Amino acid sequence: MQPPMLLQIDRVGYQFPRQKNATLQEISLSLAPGEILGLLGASGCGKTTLLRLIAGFIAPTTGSIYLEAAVVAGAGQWVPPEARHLGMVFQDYALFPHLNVRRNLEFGLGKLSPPQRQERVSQVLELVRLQDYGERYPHQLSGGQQQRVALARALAPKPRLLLLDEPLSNLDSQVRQQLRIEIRRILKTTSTGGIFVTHDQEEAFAVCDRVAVLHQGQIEQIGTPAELYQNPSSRVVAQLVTQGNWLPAIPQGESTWQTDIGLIAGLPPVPDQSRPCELMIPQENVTLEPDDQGELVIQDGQFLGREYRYCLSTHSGRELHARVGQGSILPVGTRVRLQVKSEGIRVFTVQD
Ligand SMILES: Nc1ncnc2c1ncn2[C@@H]1O[C@H](COP(=O)(O)OP(=O)(O)OP(=O)(O)O)[C@@H](O)[C@H]1O
Repeated sequence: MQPPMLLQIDRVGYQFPRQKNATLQEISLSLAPGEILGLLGASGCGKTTLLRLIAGFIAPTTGSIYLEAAVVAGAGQWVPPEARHLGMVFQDYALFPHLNVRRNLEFGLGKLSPPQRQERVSQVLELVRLQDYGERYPHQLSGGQQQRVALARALAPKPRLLLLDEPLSNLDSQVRQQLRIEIRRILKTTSTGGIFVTHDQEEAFAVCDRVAVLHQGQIEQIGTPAELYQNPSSRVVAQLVTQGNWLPAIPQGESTWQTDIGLIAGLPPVPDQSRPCELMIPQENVTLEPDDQGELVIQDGQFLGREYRYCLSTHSGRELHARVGQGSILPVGTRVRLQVKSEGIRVFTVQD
């Protein structure tokens, strides 16, 4: 028999008291045991509210929430947060400043005997690679180390599901990149399910098995990172996950479009051509050839490690970005000719 879903959310809605509109509407999703789900969306779309509903800090206005097939909220039932066996990690670490690392970790382990507690603390310290830091106090640790302690503390009581609310937002970019890999490794090695809230698409894709894109309190699309990237179902999703170039386009027959950068052929036809359309062109679809007769000029270039990102400006003054993997670096001011690969370009009507 299949194990039950770790988490099931069934048509959940939430309305803050005295607010005119619901903050969340008709949210349905499920999480398999050990799965990591991202909640991705712009500020104010309802990510934290959804996490707080799962944690049990607030109760849904409509719909139900199940953990391992048992209802914890809705349908006349209510299980308080402390009885849900979930762990939480916040943006601001929330460690006790007057307790050293070991004592911070012991905090949620009151049910264990002192030797068991010590053993569990050593295990989680090893898990987050802080074996040698047990005696330090939070102020003696870097931000990244403090967040590792917060992670260890949340994992120490062996929760079935870990809720992470923008856990990397306070860290600088290099530490963020390291820690997001660590978070995934730790959740996977302990077979702990995770819900990871972020507004950073790259972070969501790096950490999560599937990602739910939230927009104005509803799920726009839910899928694996590859599904979202290759097949965004709406303009909102495409804008959030693809970092593509958006160009107004006029149809020229079935599958060819006139744009600021010339004709682009070989695209899927759009059912309703009477509405204004835009093409979403992934940055990696644009390649540049230096050409003295070229009509576009490189305005700026950023070296991103394995690739180079060029910024150009079209005739009508729109910015266009091209990510180029290899080859010689083109200086700012170089005239170029563009080549655009049609595969992966999507057509959206402007109202989508
Ligand atoms: N206590 C509250 N009372 C009334 N409205 C609230 C309250 N808390 C949040 N909201 C509103 O609910 C909406 C969703 O907020 P929420 O914090 O869930 O968004 P979020 O996606 O997590 O945003 P962010 O990325 O900025 O943290 C917002 O419009 C917010 O203003």
